[in-house]
Amino acid sequence: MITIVRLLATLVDRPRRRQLARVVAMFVATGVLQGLAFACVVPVLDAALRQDWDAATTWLPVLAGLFVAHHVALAVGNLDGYDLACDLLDITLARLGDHTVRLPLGWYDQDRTGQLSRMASKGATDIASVPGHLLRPLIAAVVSPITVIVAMAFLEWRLALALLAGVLAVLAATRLLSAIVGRGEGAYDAAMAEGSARVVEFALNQPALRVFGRTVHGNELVETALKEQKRASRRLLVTGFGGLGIQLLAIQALLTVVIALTVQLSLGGTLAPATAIGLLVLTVRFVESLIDYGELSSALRIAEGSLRRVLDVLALEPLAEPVAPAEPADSGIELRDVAFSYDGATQVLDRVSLTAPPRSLTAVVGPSGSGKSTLLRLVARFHDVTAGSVRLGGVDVRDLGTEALMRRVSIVFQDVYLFEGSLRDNVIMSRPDATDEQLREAARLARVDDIVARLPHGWQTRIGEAGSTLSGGEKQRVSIARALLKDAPVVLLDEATAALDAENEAAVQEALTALAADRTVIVIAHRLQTVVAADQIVVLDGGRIVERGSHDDLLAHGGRYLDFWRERTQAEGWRLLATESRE
Ligand SMILES: Nc1ncnc2c1ncn2[C@@H]1O[C@H](COP(=O)(O)OP(=O)(O)OP(=O)(O)O)[C@@H](O)[C@H]1O
Repeated sequence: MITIVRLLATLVDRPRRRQLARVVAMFVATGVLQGLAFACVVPVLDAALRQDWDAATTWLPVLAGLFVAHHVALAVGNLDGYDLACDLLDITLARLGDHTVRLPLGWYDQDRTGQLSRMASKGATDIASVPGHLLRPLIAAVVSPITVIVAMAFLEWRLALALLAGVLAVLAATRLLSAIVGRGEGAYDAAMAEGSARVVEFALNQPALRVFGRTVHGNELVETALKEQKRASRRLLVTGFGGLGIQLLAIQALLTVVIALTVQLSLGGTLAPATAIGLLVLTVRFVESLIDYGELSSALRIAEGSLRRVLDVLALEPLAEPVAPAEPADSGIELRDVAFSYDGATQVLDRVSLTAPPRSLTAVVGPSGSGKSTLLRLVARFHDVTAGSVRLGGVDVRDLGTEALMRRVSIVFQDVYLFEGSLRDNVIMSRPDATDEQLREAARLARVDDIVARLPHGWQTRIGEAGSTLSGGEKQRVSIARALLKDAPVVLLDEATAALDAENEAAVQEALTALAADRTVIVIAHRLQTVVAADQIVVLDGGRIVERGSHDDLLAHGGRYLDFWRERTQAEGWRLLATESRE
């Protein structure tokens, strides 16, 4: 409990930290007052059973005072706690939002998106539940028994000692069980995350799974993940119930020992029967608090897990921003002895040096996994290089600042993301202040005007989740229109590998030619037209540049590029034949 309060304090600002301290103090006061009220029951009962009305009337106002003070402290603490809980919901979301926008873009992948959405929904609610629902009963469950023990020490020290030994044993058992059940909760959480990721993946990849007749295989993955989820939840239930059972058993044993001791003291004449009854009532209330503690500790562990996951994300190092961003001289790109590794062990790029002069077209080719996409991602600073530097207009991208870099770079990758919204919204997002004329011009150059003409409501047509109403080539054209409208001097482009129909192919080619004009373009090239038109071609293999030069030079050289060229011409020849035979 102390741990979660300490962790919460690191999540919030100074005024909220003070509010948290106030809430904890109020709940501690509530627990003490409750414990004292319980303890007062002993002399009241004792006096009542002995029919000593003078003594009873002395104690009754004390009991009433404690009762009122307890409820006032409870109301103040609860109000402050709820207020803090509402703020915590906002604070968790705001801090996650503020921090994740500063994390390297390379940090994001499908699993991260799933984790983030769980943190923002269930995680934030778990965290808010701590001051909202959990702290009060948990603090009461610890503080009021301690108060009872102290009070009882004045009344009957042997019983106080027995209760103290019992409470220490129950707390030790709870700690031990927390560790065991906590492991089960970790496994359950991982299984839940895996299950959700597989279901999302299965839904998103339906078209591919169906085309390749792999829906059964896809189902297997989902089913295995869901089965594991079920197994983990059953294991958690068994350990959870088992743990709670052991705790309850320990508490019952404590109750039995105290009852036996009280009866023995009473029979031995050390304890008046009236006091003995009072002490037993007190013990029962005491035990109830311990049961509450056992039941709530599981919810506390879950909240602590959620809080730790949020704090882990907040502890991730954001991209360092320069204090005084430098101004690039032009739109030339240079990689100087760049080395990069995703995991710190495997070198993905190794001493890559490359100069792309302003307004030139550089085509990057190479086998799958050779590091082409990584190279492009480093230029856009999705990650920082491990060694060497990436420069734009002579300035290291780390000295340029993310916003300034993003203003100068357009990215057209294969997996075009289209938002739920109108076609217009999807194009204009790259430059919200663009005029209608600029929008129409970008659309004309990217051949998006053809799409506008085809759609029932033109620009206002909603294009559905992830652009489901557009074809692959059309989505690429929308993405190119975005880049044209943004009008950034540098374009990073990953050409679509998927074969397009003849009409789309021509339209995409036209759009790309418009985009490349007057801009510095680095393109992962898959089309023959692109490599032929390139000012320089760079061949990557195993993270190193193995060949570079113009198309003619490289063909004459007869190395890797020649292999690439032969492969592509065969593939395109095959596509041409296939197109002809259909006609
Ligand atoms: N986010 C990542 N985390 C860890 N390793 C990665 C990540 N992305 C790529 N890699 C690894 O880095 C290497 C280079 O990958 P990259 O995607 O840059 O190659 P590529 O040439 O673009 O491949 P392809 O043509 O298949 O897209 C591969 O071994 C890949 O497995």
